[in-house]
Amino acid sequence: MAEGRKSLASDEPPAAEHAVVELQDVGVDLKAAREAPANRSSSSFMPKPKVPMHLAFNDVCCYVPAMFQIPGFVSTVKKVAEACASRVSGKREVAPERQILHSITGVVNPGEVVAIMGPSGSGKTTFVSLLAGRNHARHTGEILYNDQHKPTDKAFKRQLGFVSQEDIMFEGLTVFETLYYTAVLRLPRAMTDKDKRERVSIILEVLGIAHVKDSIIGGFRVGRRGISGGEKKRVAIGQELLYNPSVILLDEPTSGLDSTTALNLIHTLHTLAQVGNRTIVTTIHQPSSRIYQMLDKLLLMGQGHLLFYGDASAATDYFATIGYTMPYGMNPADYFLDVASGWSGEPKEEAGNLNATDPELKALLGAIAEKPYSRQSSRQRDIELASSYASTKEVFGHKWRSVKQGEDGQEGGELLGPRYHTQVYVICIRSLKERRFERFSSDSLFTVFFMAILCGILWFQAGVGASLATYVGAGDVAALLFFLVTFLSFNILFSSIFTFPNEKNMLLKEREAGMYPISAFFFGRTMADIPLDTLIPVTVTTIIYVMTGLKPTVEAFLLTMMVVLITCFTAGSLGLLIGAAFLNLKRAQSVATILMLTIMLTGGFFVRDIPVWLSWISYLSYIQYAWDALINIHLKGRVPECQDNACDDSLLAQVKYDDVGVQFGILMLMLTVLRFAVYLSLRFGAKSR
Ligand SMILES: Nc1ncnc2c1ncn2[C@@H]1O[C@H](COP(=O)(O)OP(=O)(O)OP(=O)(O)O)[C@@H](O)[C@H]1O
Repeated sequence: MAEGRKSLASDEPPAAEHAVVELQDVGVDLKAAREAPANRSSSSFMPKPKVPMHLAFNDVCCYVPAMFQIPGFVSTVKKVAEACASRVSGKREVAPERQILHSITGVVNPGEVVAIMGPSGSGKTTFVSLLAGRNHARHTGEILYNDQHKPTDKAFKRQLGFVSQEDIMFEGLTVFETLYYTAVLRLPRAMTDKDKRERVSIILEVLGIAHVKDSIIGGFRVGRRGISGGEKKRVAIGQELLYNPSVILLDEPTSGLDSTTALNLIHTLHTLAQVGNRTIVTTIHQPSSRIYQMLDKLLLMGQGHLLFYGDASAATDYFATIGYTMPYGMNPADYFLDVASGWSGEPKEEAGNLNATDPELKALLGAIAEKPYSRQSSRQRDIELASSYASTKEVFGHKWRSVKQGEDGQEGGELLGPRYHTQVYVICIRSLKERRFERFSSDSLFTVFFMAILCGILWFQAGVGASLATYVGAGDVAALLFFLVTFLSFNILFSSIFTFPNEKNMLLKEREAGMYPISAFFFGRTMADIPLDTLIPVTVTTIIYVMTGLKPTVEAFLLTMMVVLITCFTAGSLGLLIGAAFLNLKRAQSVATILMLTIMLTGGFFVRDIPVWLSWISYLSYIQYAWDALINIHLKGRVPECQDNACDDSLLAQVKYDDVGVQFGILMLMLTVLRFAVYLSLRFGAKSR
């Protein structure tokens, strides 16, 4: 079978397409690569990882809370109360837990592709994310790379390539942009921009996605179809390959792909493992027989139990020896999934939902315990390889330390990430590009310009001097000014609340990979907001200003613009804060609606006599200050003088401050406080899953 596997792998047609030719260094001549002989015609050149990684996991068990923990304030208070009660009573209550992984043990050598297989819910994702240090559930046992590095070690974790099940990418970027920005944020600062671009081009070639490099990723949020699912998966793998990791861990890379695309993908992984001596572990749902033959090792799981771990080619024979003989002609992967699911060939109501008390699983575990897989050949190889890695362990250890601590000036310097200002700049540019579809979509542009024109028609020339001669006319202009700040600021508030919940997964993924500090993300996003939150308000205000005939002086126009912009930035910050604080779109939307209506109602236009005990809320309403400032700019000294308290009831009587500077100052203060609060929410709220 092993022979068969080899020949099949070497005969594969995609080999020519996705072949990987290793080079010792980064500086690779891409042109030469493209002009290589026919059998390497479209082959690409990848640098080889410097340090091969040997992975050993021993007796790994994992536990999760047995009961669903309702997130939110009430359950947090309940938890704190219970903790206090148990502290007072001296009895430590342990929350009930469910064990989802049971003693998983094995070794993976460089150059091997290990497939984790098992029915749905058997623990594949949990296990692979533990190997990647991305799962924070309580677990016991040991996971070690090169006998010394734990995946939970922050600095080491960043060296592990991890491709999650869901494709976490910016939908509005092109394939090239996606890879290029990752390259700039992740590759050493010592590499030139040309080298980084070249590496992206190499990866595009290696993964066979060069032809879609200028297509956008696409998706629901940007309302555009982009590249296919298989191509997305390749981009996700490409993002990890960029920094040339020795270990690549993948969670269901083939799910949703047709069998040929899946085969191509596994073939690429196989080549990457063999040629680059990389260690590759992937979960896989239902591989075809051709894919199965390409796997080096199989780790079969059933309800968190290890059912088999060893050479994939030896699994059929092993199961036959313990009484599970595969029917002739069947795909071994299908058969092993049936065995792990407790499917005996007869329809069974709960097949696939085995638990350790099921007689089928008990019988299978009993048979395995009685006659464990000896792994003669592979165990021998594992031992040999393990000892060879042990002998080089010190070298790797030294290398790693020097990289980490920068002891070795040159190497440490080479591996330092991009400078802080580069991180901020790249995050800013990436955000601008990502949001170009969202903020300037035809739908949102139509909405704001339609409203601007409608507003101009309804209040047409209402601001000219003659219209202000009466209290009614002045009241109309006051209403127009209130509408102007309310409409523009709420428009921005509502689009800003989506920012962080939408980018939460990306932020968590990139933070786990240690690509930048949270402050770089915050400043990059803030800078990106400035042009995006400026262009539409400035245009809309100009249209309304001209159509409604507001005060025709340059000073009044510029002051109006400043008030509108500060108000929009304040509203945008409030939206970002709500989004960052909740990182959950539905909850953020509910909170934003409540806050928006409260701000509007207490803004001074709708309700003039707010109950005393609630009047403090009006001081928090940024609309109030913006409206007061605009009334001061446009109406002060232009409306008839009040005589005998005749205008006590008018809107103008509500203006609190006569000095526009004070209102500006308060708005600036609110903006600064809100921005700082956004930073704190991200800093302490955007924690790992
Ligand atoms: N954080 C968690 N809290 C509660 N239960 C969890 C948690 N993580 C995993 N589980 C449970 O552990 C079991 C294994 O889940 P896991 O996602 O690892 O399975 P899987 O084999 O990857 O499934 P699939 O193939 O459907 O993705 C499931 O029963 C799941 O509900």
